[in-house]
Amino acid sequence: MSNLQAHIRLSEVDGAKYAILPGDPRRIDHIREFLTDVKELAYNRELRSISGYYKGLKILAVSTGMGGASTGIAVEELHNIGVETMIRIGSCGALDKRIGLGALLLVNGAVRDDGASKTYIDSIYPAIPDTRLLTGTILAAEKLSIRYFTGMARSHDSFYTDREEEICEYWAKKGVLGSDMETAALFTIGGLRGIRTASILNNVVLYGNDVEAGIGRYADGDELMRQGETNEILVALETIAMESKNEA
Ligand SMILES: O=P(O)(O)O[C@H]1O[C@H](CO)[C@@H](O)[C@H]1O
Ligand SMILES: O=c1cc[nH]c(=O)[nH]1
Repeated sequence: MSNLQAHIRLSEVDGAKYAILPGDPRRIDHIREFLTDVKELAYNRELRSISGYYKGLKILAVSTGMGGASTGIAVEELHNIGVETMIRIGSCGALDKRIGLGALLLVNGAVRDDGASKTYIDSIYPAIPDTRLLTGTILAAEKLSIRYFTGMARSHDSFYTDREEEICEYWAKKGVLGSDMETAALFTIGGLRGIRTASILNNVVLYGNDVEAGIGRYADGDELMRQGETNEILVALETIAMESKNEA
């Protein structure tokens, strides 16, 4: 019996166990440059998928769309078809002045300021990555000589309320390094379902700068942000390659 999934429109993809998860479906075109034998698999709503090989290892790339709700659906359905390891490669806005444009944040925990993760379980449950996979991202970044920060992210649902500046300042003061919308749901669902997760974020907004302007520049192809995107893809792929060797 086929276990074709309702939203991602995939069933077991030849035993692929590893997936990298951008938010934006367009980022799939960038990821495919680093894979061989690429196959376009499905494109339903914001959920676009390809498979390909990196260093001989089969990998899926599946876009999650924006926010915890959409990400939760993608993560659950990928888990249903046997994917055990998922690395988000997203963009974020910095909450710390040290973090430049295109710099990477390897997330070691997320503030659960989203709705989806709270629907699963009370917010005292921690949103944390798999320890070994996070360590893998650090080792991969070092191996590739890519500069990175490790620290917390805050995942949110709102963009245009009247309180965004105040909220960002609050979390910046608590030591959170960046804002995104999906990491908390990924980590929470991963923890509950036994999926190994990590999140790598490419900074597209300097702390204190206009968020919409930064995101607009990213969409227009800003060079530093594009380099950050290349770097996060390479770190994710290399992490998976190293991880599969450890498992062998
Ligand atoms: O670039 P992606 O991965 O979509 O991530 C970030 O960008 C979107 C907002 O611009 C949100 O999805 C946020 O988490
Ligand atoms: O504040 C921000 C900036 C970029 N991306 C986000 O999700 N949030």
